[in-house]
Amino acid sequence: MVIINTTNESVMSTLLLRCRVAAHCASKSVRNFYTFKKMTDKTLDYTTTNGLESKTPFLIGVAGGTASGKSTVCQRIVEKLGQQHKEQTERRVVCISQDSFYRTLSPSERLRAERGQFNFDHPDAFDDKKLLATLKDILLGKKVEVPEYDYIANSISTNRSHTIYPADVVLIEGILVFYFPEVRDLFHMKLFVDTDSDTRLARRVPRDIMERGRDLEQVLNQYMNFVKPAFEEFCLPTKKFADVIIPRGADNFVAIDLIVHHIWDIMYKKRPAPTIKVTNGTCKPHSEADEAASARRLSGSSEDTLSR
Ligand SMILES: Nc1ncnc2c1ncn2[C@@H]1O[C@H](COP(=O)(O)OP(=O)(O)O)[C@@H](O)[C@H]1O
Ligand SMILES: O=c1ccn([C@@H]2O[C@H](COP(=O)(O)O)[C@@H](O)[C@H]2O)c(=O)[nH]1
Repeated sequence: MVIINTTNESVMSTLLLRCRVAAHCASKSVRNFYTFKKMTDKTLDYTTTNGLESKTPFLIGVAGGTASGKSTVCQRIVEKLGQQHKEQTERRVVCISQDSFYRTLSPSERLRAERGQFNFDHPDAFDDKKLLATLKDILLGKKVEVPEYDYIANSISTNRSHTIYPADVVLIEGILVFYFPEVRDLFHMKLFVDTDSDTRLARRVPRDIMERGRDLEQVLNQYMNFVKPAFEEFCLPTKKFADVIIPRGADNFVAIDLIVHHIWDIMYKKRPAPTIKVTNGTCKPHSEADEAASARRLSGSSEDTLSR
């Protein structure tokens, strides 16, 4: 099942069209409809010659609970667009984690974090101003430096960072990427990875023990005291802002294919990419369609959902 929210009409109409075409192809036994055309060096020249108005990247927010598969979904999208083996400087699709925007903790908060008593799932744990400024720079086509997050030290790494070069598509994933209104309004497309909480906990426990240096008791305490209540209070209510909800995360091949096709259309169709004008430090959608979508978003008409 793919759940499509009616918030963003351009996303919705493309996806609905694809659903119809896919159904038609299936009924006619047409094969390989979803065989995705990988980017080639020839098509890589395209943006320089297709008359795009600007190099404003297409910004995609990917939200969802902890261990829902946000990073894995982003990874699949990058792979399907044939970008995973490209040099950083050559990549046309790049991913950033919201974890790189955790704020610096005070000494007492640091002590609490070491004991598993700091709430990393609360919006206050993030430096949303820095996240906003970075995304605005990305939309202006600037090169930005994004630090790596060190989950063992519970802080941003001081010596490891990634240079994000101007790209066509930028994915930013994190538990609260739709929480901050100014950040949320910058996204051209919003995805919510909707994986059930038992599955998420079953994934988080081994991941935190094996990759994030925690013990079982600490992981379960943190989950019960902070992660689960904060998910319900801050993350889950942002699902209504999503244009596309992806049940089962990376296992949902159909949803990922539809999204990849949509991104592919954005990147290669001969029409201007959605552009963002930055005036007085505020980013505004450029096209009339985007403005209309934005107005609908602000008027809160995002509750209707279609499903199949
Ligand atoms: N569809 C899936 N099936 C099995 N394991 C998965 C799946 N998606 C993610 N995982 C595993 O679950 C853990 C969390 O996934 P990840 O993509 O990092 O989630 P998030 O970014 O939402 O925290 C990782 O260990 C990942 O390998
Ligand atoms: O120092 C930290 C920082 C974050 N966390 C936990 O990480 C998840 C968010 O990352 P996901 O990849 O989306 O799971 C969040 O639930 C925090 O609890 C942490 O444990 N320690």
